[in-house]
Amino acid sequence: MKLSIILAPYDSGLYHAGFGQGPDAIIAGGLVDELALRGHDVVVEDIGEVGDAQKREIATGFAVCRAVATKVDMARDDERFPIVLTGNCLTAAGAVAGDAADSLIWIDQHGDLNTPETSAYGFLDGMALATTLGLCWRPMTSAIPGFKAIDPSRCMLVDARDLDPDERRLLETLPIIRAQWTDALDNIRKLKAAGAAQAHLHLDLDVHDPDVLQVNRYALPGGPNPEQLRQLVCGLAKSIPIVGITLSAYDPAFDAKGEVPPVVGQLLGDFLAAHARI
Ligand SMILES: NC(=[NH2+])NCCC[C@H](N)C(=O)O
Repeated sequence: MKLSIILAPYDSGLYHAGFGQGPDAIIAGGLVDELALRGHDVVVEDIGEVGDAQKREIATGFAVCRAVATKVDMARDDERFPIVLTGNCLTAAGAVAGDAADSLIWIDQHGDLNTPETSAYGFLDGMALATTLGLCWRPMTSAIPGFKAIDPSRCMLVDARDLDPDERRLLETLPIIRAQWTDALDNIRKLKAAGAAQAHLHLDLDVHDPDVLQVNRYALPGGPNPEQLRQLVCGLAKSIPIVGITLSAYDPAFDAKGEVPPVVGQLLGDFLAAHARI
């Protein structure tokens, strides 16, 4: 399979800091060799330094989205399956614009459903799903090439166990499909009933049970272990056409033993094998 691995190594506007070191650490952990050994033709591209270092989080966060949307669109033109390795979750808004998904599977410890009105810290990643669903930052998303907000009824939120009170309230008003990692596959039919035909898979690596795999500073217990998550994404790949994937929020500073990159290699390798079979 032809693949394009697109690196967006940012953490809230900072290039190669914090979460922004995750993509490089995953590549250094041997991802390209792992996928090449499985017979894939892999190209890797870093979007490079974009945005405005002075205005950092907002300007750069959306500049990253625009750059990623363009790279993903180019990958599709070249018939390459786009894999975006990103620090920030907000990048999913760019990836979805580039791969023209009509639906979204969002697997995450968090809801990422804050808006500028509800966010306690103004942290853009905590608004990443709300942004992708068109609930906020519309002047910014309208400048992302190809961006079309995903209808909330075509979004499945999986395992969001750490929700802020306003996120809970918002969820009550929206037709988002909620699932646990244990019943996400059963809920795919609801996504399809809402008209989902080409899904984007967003995987915030902090969905892992932190007692088994610590991925970043967030550590609310619960969530799948790597093997359970691997089985879930393989099951998803066989259940619905997936047109692109984002993997986010790995901060190597919390992974002294370097356990996350091989987990990601195996997960992606097996996901792609399952994907090729539909
Ligand atoms: N993608 C993430 N890292 N999300 C964490 C969000 C934490 C918190 N709910 C916030 O909005 O600030």
